[in-house]
Amino acid sequence: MTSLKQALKTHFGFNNFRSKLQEDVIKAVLRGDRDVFVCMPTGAGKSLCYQLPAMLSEGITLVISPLIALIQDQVDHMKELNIPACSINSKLGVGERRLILADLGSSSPKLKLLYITPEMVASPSFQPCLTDLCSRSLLSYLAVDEAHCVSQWGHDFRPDYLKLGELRARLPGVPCLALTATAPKNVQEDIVKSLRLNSPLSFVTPVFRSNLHYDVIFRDLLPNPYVHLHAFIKKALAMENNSKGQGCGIVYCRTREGCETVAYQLTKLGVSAKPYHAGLKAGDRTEAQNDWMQGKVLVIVATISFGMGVDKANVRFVAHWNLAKSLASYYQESGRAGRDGLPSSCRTYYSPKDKEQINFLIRQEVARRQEKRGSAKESDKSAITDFEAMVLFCEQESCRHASISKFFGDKTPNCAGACDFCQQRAQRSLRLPAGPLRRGKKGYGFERYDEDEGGSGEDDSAKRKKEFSELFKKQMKLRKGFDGQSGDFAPPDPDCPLREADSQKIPRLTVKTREHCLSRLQEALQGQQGAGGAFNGDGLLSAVDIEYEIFKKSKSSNLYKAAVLKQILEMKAAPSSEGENTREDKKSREVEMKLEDEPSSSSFTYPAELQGFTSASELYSIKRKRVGAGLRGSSNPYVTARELLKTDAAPDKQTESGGFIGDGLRDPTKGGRAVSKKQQKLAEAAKSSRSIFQYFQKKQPEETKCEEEEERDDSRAADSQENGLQRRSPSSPAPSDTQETKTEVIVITEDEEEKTMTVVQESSRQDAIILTEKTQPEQEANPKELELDRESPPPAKRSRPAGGSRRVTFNPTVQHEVVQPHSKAVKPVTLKEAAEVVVRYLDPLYTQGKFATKELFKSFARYLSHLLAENVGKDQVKAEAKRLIKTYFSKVQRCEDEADWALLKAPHSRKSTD
Ligand SMILES: Nc1ncnc2c1ncn2[C@@H]1O[C@H](COP(=O)(O)OP(=O)(O)OP(=O)(O)O)[C@@H](O)[C@H]1O
Ligand SMILES: [Zn+2]
Repeated sequence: MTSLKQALKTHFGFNNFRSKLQEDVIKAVLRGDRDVFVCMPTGAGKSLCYQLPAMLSEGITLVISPLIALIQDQVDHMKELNIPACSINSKLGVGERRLILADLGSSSPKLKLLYITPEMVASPSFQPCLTDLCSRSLLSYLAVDEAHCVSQWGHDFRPDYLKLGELRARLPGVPCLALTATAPKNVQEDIVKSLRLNSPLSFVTPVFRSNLHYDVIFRDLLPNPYVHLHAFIKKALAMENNSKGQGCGIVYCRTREGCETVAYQLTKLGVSAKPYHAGLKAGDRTEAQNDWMQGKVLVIVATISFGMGVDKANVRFVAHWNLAKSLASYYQESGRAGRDGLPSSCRTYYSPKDKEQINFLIRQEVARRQEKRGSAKESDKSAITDFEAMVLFCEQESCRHASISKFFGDKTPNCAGACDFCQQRAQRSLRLPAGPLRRGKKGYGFERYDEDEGGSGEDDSAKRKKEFSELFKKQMKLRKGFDGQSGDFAPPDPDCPLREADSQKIPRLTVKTREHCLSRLQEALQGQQGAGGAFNGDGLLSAVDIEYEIFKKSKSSNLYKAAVLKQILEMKAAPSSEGENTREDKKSREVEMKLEDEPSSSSFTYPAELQGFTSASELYSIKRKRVGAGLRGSSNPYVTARELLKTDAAPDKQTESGGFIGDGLRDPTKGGRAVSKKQQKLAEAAKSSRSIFQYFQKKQPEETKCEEEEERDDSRAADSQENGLQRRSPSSPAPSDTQETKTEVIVITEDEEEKTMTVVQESSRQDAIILTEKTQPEQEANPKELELDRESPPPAKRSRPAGGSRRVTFNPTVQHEVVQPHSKAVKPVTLKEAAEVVVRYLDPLYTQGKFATKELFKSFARYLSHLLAENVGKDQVKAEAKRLIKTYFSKVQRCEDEADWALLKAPHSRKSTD
């Protein structure tokens, strides 16, 4: 055994290096004559690249790491190995700090590894120590972990990392090692430049990990997304047939509420799951993490604040319930699966709604940054392009691994069926049962792929066939039942209502999927008819026609699904007859017309750029396209249901400017003439002088930041009471009583000119949309998020009154409640209305100090608003709010704890007080 291997064994207990590359890096670091840059996939064993050299060198290795939590994990791990390591950070006690400084000041310090955040290393208090160590030549290496944080092109830029360049300059004789898992070419260059690395030796491995199976599921098309997720988890953890299963998993959600709901639903379905997010008390979070680490809980449902530095080998799956904000972050997050090299699954539940929301938030953040800076920067665009790459990853019909590799500048890897696309392709060509996950050749999945360009999934060697393991065959069979994406073509039943039901024109589109889409279309149609909509005749027949039209026009399964989804959205947004329109309904259409400043077509369609199916590459040119004289824009590949059906609805009227305004969009008073956006905004502002949204609208811009960032900087978390309960898009008007909400979206066009658009969107759960907690905006990225957090998919009926059955989650300690739908006799109160009342009453109490914390005030208000919206009618809401608040504060001096909320009894139900 070489002495290096000996040391590896002695200090770390490993018999071998994890890879040749790991060994090479360590040797290069040990030589000490060059700076070293390492870009290796997550879990490839980068830490050892500085830990082992640290142990073998004189002096101390200074390790820069972005988060205290991350540092803590590493230090604990080192201590377990009896390696002298510690950290100086703001959370350190005075005594501990003194001990560390004493050791560092001694003639021969015992410490080998000193972990520190970039903030601390730049802080004045640390400078004397640093200067002292330098002057005595006691620093052996400078290691910069998560080095991509230094790049403004990167997905996780931290300004404090920029200061590391200066630090590097102060330590000329100390070799620097920069490590990252996620750095496309431009980020790599930026790292080298910013850290002032001196012609470093670069060790860059391809990002491809053959043991990870990637797939994407269109969440909106699922009959029950939670059941689908549950089935996926059972499969991934090999828990079918009631077996105990193995391993564990992570579900990433964008919002805290999302975490709560998904965890709750999974637990209800029989898989133990716990939420993890910054809204939980530190103790609860630690407990959740520990339970998960120890296998007491199988699934952790977390915001992105979870996972950095979590080194758990047997993570069998990572599911993204919401879209990640960039492909780089997605790679990193999903890369937490399969660190032991065993087959693991990475799934994204894609929803165009997510795309729309995140896109909006990213652009908002970019605009905010530019405003703050007073100028635009090239790197601003990277957030947008990285997100585009994420969207493309989901939408494009191509190898998922290839998408990732391309993004990071690698060659196309040999996926060999380790993604849904290649798997299905392989199945078709090989006529093999699905099930491609394979173990990496050397067991870890980090090996170099075959240097076979373009060889994604076409490897037909007999050996490869064998690698289609039994386990996954079984799993895929199970999956067939859910997403209908795999398996050989199953012929239609004799009574199948589909036209050309047995056609296999669209690859991988199953009869089952088509039937499901048909039923969704049918529901949407029925909803319209129920609301006196423009669709006559037999719903099934019409739906069959619509489905068939889409089927005929679609070239791929994804496009087919996308077109169906779009059709459904359109049908839900399409105007119902005048008689059915409420005042607000009409008003919102007027608003839409006015804001569009352009004639609309006969029924509402999203501007293509706000659709879920705009290809990412189109995003840069998202100027509104003019709709031609009476025809739908040629840019729109889809037709509306009305066009498809050629109903006898009254012909649309042409506007002065040549476009068409449909019935529902026609402004009866102004003949459809558009007013300016500005006027509209002014009118809105005047209308809502004491609107609850004033509480929501401040401090909007930081929405796309990650939770950790917030945790590092407490001052920012202490936002004012005003931005407490929820934030909406800056100008998004309050939802009306009808089922349409409008989202105004600022779109930055190529020439950086901002355009405002209004999207009218069906939202039968608008009540669930309103009260999203916005204290830490980056997770609660968009209030509409809560739409996802419903018990079951919404019925596609327009006529359903707002405020129907739903479950609202706040905190795991608070009882979930399923409330019956409102009785029809009573005019329901929307959540927004309830919240307005509640905040008005609670405001003075908050000022009087009746709430221990602002958080409590906000969650109390949220809770009470939901309670009211669920239980009382419009005419009772004020009285009930007053009564409940009064009763509560007669029992409680001051709101100190959410547990006290039990005292908030459900309000008098509408029926009983009628
Ligand atoms: N030579 C080795 N043999 C066996 N296990 C190893 C070896 N080197 C590292 N490991 C283990 O591999 C796991 C991943 O290592 P590490 O945390 O350093 O990965 P990483 O590349 O830093 O990942 P990330 O990018 O997520 O931080 C750890 O559990 C580590 O102990
Ligand atoms: Zn593939």
